[in-house]
Amino acid sequence: MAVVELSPSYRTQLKPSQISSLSPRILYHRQFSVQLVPKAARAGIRCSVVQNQVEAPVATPTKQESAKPECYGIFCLTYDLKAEEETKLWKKLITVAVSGAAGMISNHLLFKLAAGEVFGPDQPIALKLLGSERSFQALEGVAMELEDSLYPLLREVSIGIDPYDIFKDAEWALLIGAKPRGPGMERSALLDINGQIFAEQGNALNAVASRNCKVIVVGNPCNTNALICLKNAPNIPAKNFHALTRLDENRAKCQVPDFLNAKIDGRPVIEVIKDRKWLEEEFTEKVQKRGGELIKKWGRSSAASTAVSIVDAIKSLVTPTPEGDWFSSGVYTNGNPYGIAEDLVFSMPCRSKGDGDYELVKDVIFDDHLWNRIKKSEEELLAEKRCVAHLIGEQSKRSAIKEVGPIGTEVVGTPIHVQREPNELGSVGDTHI
Ligand SMILES: NC(=O)c1ccc[n+]([C@@H]2O[C@H](COP(=O)([O-])OP(=O)(O)OC[C@H]3O[C@@H](n4cnc5c(N)ncnc54)[C@H](O)[C@@H]3O)[C@@H](O)[C@H]2O)c1
Ligand SMILES: O=C(O)C[C@H](O)C(=O)O
Repeated sequence: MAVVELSPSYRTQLKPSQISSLSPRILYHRQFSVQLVPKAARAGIRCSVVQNQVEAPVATPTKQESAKPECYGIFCLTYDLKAEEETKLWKKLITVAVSGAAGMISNHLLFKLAAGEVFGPDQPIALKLLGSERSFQALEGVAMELEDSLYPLLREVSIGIDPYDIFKDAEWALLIGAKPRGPGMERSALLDINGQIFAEQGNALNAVASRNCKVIVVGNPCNTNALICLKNAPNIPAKNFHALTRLDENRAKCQVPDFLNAKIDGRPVIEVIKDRKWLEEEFTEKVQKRGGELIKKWGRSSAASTAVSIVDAIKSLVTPTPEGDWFSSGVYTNGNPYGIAEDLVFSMPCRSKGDGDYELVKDVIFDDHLWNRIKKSEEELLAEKRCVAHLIGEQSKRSAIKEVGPIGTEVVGTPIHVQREPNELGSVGDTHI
């Protein structure tokens, strides 16, 4: 016999159709001969499940229950999986917050997260989904689809529109929720619209997320949004913030990898592909313009391949990087070996031991051509930074000027208010930089 406990508030919403909808999930666990025992702390309503039937619940509400934020639908049922050898080997539950959870990218990503494709087949996961007021119904739809997918590793789902609720204790925060650009727009044009979101969410992470939360900013322009976010979250190490630049690495690899450093059959690419003009001009431009080209075709920005690149970006941090390899991530430039301006979020070659942290790879080679392009990106990001001075300056808790000493002890920098020049941005324009 399997025993599950339902929370009181779930019971009050319980309709016959919902009761029957419990069966598949319960059955699923039974298939694995898992003894379903109520999660100890959630003493609420107890019901017995015999041969696929749910008996009438009996309420035993507790104080503790009423203090807990409610999770979504069937995810109110949480089980201790005691009997199954396989599940005994599962790791401790991790909490992953995703903003923009009702959007296009999330629609691909969430199902990969829940399936164990990102954190592994032994990693149970709690998903906390942040939407906007406008997208709340759609968010409920997403949660329903997650229910219907019967992912065994997906232990909890909560939905909401308040980042202070949703980011609570998050160990990973995937910040996707932001406006995408439309045809003909530059990413930097989104800064006015999206920048504020990342200041608010940085504040919320600072207040309630795990102190070692890893944050991946996807919403564009992702580098500067990540900078805004980290400046507003001084209680979380700046090193934990990433801007998703992995999509461009993947796009480059699907054309040809970094042609100065990569090898084909053990030989440097430039020895194999002699057409230097193609490498320098067409290849780079192809990667650079790929996002815009896709928007023209689809009428919306890339979603599935972005979700894949988020998966890759996380996996690169939670699995050891193979010998001699590296991955790209937009990280905080604090003592970088390449002479890029400090206090930016800039894409860097990184390696990880698989512990969620990374170190910079110091010996990647550049030629003049690449160096000039890197410098252009740096100029663009410096210009973007000036435009968001009001979001990272006086009001921010992490100083733009002094980034030394223990976290939380920095001196707050003098605010700089710079008017945005109409043509200041967009010289290189299109790549995640
Ligand atoms: N870095 C990259 O490689 C990359 C690639 C593709 C897209 N993007 C960017 O990702 C962002 C999202 O793209 P999408 O295609 O999923 O867009 P989308 O419009 O489909 O979804 C965005 C969702 O975010 C929600 N949202 C808006 N403001 C929010 C807030 N403050 N809190 C929580 N949710 C909020 C919206 O309601 C919407 O549901 C865009 O800014 C896009 O430019 C980045
Ligand atoms: O190009 C965009 O605006 C979306 C995304 O950054 C992409 O590169 O596809």
